[in-house]
Amino acid sequence: MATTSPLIMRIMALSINTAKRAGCIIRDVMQQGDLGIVDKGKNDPQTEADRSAQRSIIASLTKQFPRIKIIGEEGCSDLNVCADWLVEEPDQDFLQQACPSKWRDAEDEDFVIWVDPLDGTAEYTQGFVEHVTVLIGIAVKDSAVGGIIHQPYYKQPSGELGRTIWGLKGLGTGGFTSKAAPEGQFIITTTRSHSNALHQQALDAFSATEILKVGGAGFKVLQLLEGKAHAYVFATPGCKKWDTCAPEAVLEALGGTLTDINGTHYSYHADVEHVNRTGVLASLGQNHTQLVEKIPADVRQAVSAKATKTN
Ligand SMILES: Nc1ncnc2c1ncn2[C@@H]1O[C@H](COP(=O)(O)O)[C@@H](O)[C@H]1OP(=O)(O)O
Ligand SMILES: [Mg+2]
Ligand SMILES: [Mg+2]
Ligand SMILES: [Mg+2]
Repeated sequence: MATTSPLIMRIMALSINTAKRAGCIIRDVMQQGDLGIVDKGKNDPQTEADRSAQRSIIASLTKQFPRIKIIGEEGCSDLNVCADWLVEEPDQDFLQQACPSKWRDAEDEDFVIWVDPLDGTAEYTQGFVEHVTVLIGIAVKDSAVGGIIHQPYYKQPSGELGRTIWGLKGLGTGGFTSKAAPEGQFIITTTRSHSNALHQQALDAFSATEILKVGGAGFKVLQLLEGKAHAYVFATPGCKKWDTCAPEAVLEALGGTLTDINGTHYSYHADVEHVNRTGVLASLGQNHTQLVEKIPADVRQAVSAKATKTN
């Protein structure tokens, strides 16, 4: 690997290829047919694909960046992986990009890498595979700065499966074509598997013209990036830092905003509580503050009060 590129560029470039490799593992497990489902909690499944994809990602990133803190959804992983799962080549196209000056001097101890090896696990087990993404988020000093969103089941025009989207604040995004959401409508994208009465009250407050219920934080942010929705609303705890770090960075690299339902950005330092207690509100091309204000204050207070520490 070219050691001349700034550290953040090398992390992003290797993360792009590790996310792709994880996508292959996710497809392989599905094809082999035994998902090895374990229930981690209510509506919280884990499969062999989550476990194996995480091992591949964390082993690959740890080998190249042994001093960087990496936090994965599936806990401590066995890093003894077969050579086939170990990704050593960075994405060369990404390395050709110029590093934004703001991140050029960031060092090992400034980074936390948040890994969601398979976002949308419930949907994966139910056959809604197009909702599945691999998320690798790169935080610098507390903030979500870079992200990779890989879709293992995206069908390219060539017929090839898989698409990898990246975003780095100050540089921009790659891997897809952004589109503005339709004018004269207000389309919300939201959960299909983790709703409750309070969340429904928040949704109702928007008087949306359409509500899309899909799985995964990564897939919902993709719907914003591709102009299929105007806002992503999730007014309940449940999402974690590995769900939002990469999507937040990609969305904000394109000029959008991802916060909690009070309009406050989450922190992504190594010791932060994993659960995003006060939900998610994300938008692109909207007045984000006005969207926050649409959610009744009593609903926002109730969500905040209900949230319990579940790290
Ligand atoms: N109550 C919850 N328990 C566990 N994970 C949750 C919960 N709510 C949300 N998530 C995580 O956030 C993602 C987005 O949520 P939703 O699809 O409901 O909007 C889910 O796919 C899941 O990530 P994962 O699939 O990686 O476990
Ligand atoms: Mg999970
Ligand atoms: Mg997730
Ligand atoms: Mg996951």
